[in-house]
Amino acid sequence: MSEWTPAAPTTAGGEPRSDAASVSDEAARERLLYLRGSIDNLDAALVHLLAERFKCTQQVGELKARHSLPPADPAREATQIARLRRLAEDAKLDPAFAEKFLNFIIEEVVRHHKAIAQSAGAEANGA
Ligand SMILES: O=C(O)C(=O)C[C@]1(C(=O)O)C=C[C@@H](O)C=C1
Repeated sequence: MSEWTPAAPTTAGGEPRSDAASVSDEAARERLLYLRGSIDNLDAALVHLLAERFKCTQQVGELKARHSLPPADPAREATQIARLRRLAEDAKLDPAFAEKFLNFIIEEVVRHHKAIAQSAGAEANGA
């Protein structure tokens, strides 16, 4: 099998690229690397923020299970969604995306709450 080699850089007209074009390609590559470094930092921050949020919701789930409170609270969710949509608009983030993102997280939290309630119930029944 023949090995693939990249074509020599040419302009749109097929002329060999000038040095200026190579320099700007190099600058673009550096910029891309720089931006990806920031994206990696932001993704790490998101993971840490989510981990802290789930630590809190774990405690909420345990509290709810101990006091026989329902796992989901639709009124609280509506307040959170309205608030997050306002924050997203101010931050120039698509509010529909912010709502979808929060719903995605809350869905997972409610799933955890139900599991906690179920295992607390099983324990109370001597399991
Ligand atoms: O505040 C609560 O009651 C929670 O259980 C936390 C939380 C959330 O993740 O923000 C999750 C489920 C509820 O429906 C509402 C909010």
